[in-house]
Amino acid sequence: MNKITDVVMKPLEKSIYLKPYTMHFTQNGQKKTWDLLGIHDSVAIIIYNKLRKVLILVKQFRPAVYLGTIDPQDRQIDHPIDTAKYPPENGITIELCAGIVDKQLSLAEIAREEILEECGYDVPVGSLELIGSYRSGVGTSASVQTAYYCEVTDAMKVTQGGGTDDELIDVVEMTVAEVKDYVTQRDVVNSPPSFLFGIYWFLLNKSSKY
Ligand SMILES: Nc1nc(=O)c2ncn([C@@H]3O[C@H](COP(=O)(O)OP(=O)(O)O[C@H]4O[C@H](CO)[C@@H](O)[C@H](O)[C@H]4O)[C@@H](O)[C@H]3O)c2[nH]1
Ligand SMILES: [Mg+2]
Repeated sequence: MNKITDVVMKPLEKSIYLKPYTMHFTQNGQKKTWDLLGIHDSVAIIIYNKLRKVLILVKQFRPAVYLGTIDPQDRQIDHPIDTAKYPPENGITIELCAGIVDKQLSLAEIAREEILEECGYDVPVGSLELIGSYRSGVGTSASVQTAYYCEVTDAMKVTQGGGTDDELIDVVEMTVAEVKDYVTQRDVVNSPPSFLFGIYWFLLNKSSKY
């Protein structure tokens, strides 16, 4: 997919993607603090190719997932990460097509763009079915994700997908049986809860119809 080398952790200096804060508040008269991150809201799309009966998913290297595979004592600042001990492939996830809300467009328009950029399908915005919105994290980050469902056909496939600019995304197709096996495996599922939510939503609401 892509070869990851020369990994080293540095302190966060300035970011347009995350804003770290400490919230100070008083709860029942007791002063408290909570450390947290402000992050962008996002959209995620369950894409189903109804012609070939496959879910259209994305695979990519996620630095945060990779960090999670590394023992805390081996994550020290400025100490190179031993990629022989910690294979970077363990940071590769399978996810729903998704993207951050960083443009002045409707959520459905942003979802339409992500489907095109990441998966290569050009879909009419009206074909997106709104599923709902939920908190994407509650402990350390504050953002809302809105999920959509979208059916596609091969006629809508206009590019290979793969993301924009520096993104390196592989499009993967899974049958309903394959995705069922994947989400029920005993090993850690290398996917976020939003993916599990979307797949179970699909299995509950859509898969019996095909
Ligand atoms: N975070 C970050 N740090 C950088 O240094 C950094 N440097 C560049 N970028 C750019 O940010 C964009 C992020 O890509 P997307 O818009 O496709 O959003 P996703 O990463 O897919 O995230 C969504 O989907 C996930 C799965 O459901 C959810 O967990 C997230 O909450 C949800 O937002 C890309 O253009 C990437 O090049 C960074 N992004
Ligand atoms: Mg994305």
